[in-house]
Amino acid sequence: MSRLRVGLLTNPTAASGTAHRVGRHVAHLLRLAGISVVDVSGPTAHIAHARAVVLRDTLTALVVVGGDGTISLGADVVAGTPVRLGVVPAGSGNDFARALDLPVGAPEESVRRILQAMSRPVVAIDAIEISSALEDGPPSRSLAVGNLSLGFDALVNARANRARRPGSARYTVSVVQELRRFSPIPYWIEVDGGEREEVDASLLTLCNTGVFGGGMRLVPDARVDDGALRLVTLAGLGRADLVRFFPRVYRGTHTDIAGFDVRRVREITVGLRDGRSLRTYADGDPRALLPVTARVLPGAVRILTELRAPAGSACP
Ligand SMILES: Nc1ncnc2c1ncn2[C@@H]1O[C@H](COP(=O)(O)OP(=O)(O)OP(=O)(O)O)[C@@H](O)[C@H]1O
Repeated sequence: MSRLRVGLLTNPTAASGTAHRVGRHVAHLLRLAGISVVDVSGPTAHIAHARAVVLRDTLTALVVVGGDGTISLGADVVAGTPVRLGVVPAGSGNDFARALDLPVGAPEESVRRILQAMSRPVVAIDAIEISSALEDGPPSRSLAVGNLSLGFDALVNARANRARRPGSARYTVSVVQELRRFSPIPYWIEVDGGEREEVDASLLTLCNTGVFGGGMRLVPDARVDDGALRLVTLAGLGRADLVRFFPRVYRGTHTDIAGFDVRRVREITVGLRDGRSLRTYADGDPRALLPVTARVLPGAVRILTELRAPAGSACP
């Protein structure tokens, strides 16, 4: 019988450089289990991605060690292929891990579950494909498995990435700082090929997992395997209401706030009506400038974990 062959992609910079050590440990654990491990990590994300793509057809699975950005990098490598994606969360925020109930800070348990899932039926999750909608701009396309931030949360993400504080604290502090100068953003949106709509929103986020910012559960009932995304709009709130809104998102008690709206969508195109330039963020990293088109890729990523059952499906 041929040995299973796994590509290992560690982001040495994740969680302020501590993921490097976790990656070495994971390689050791996989080899102990009789797996042939080929390290595709590199000095930059671009090089690691290219190495993984070159070897992709020879792999049974790609295991990524890092945070949300590294997971989306790995997802981009395997999307639409039979290669399965294993995740060892070793980032700062680990929102994807929170959303899928993956063990955090426990590489032995992560590897144990990955190996277990390899002998179980395929589990596939949806992904978000993001592309620039600028007609005369350079083509840009990227993939995310978490969420696409299109406004306030993108500004917060940019600020948090510049901050030195660790973990979710830097996101919370960035929310407060960004709120000081924030006013609602005038968007146009086209949803699933429909008419163009005008929306002035304090928050516009396209969610697959619905978890971001180090544990905010923006869409508590989001599913990653339902072939659809959730478009969250928050409109009509003043600055003081917004200050109260974000702590409630951590507690998950925000969904009944007037002005909070969640729509099930497959594809959106979003732009700004005031001509300013705004960079979107997905899975913690900068993506295309608005306007962008984002669509669901149903079941694009075969993930090495079990998913919780849909609400209401439990046996009585
Ligand atoms: N050598 C590298 N290999 C892979 N990714 C790299 C590398 N160097 C820099 N990066 C970049 O680091 C970014 C951030 O890493 P990642 O999201 O995994 O960690 P984090 O920011 O600590 O965690 P989280 O997103 O969960 O808060 C990645 O999206 C990737 O673009």
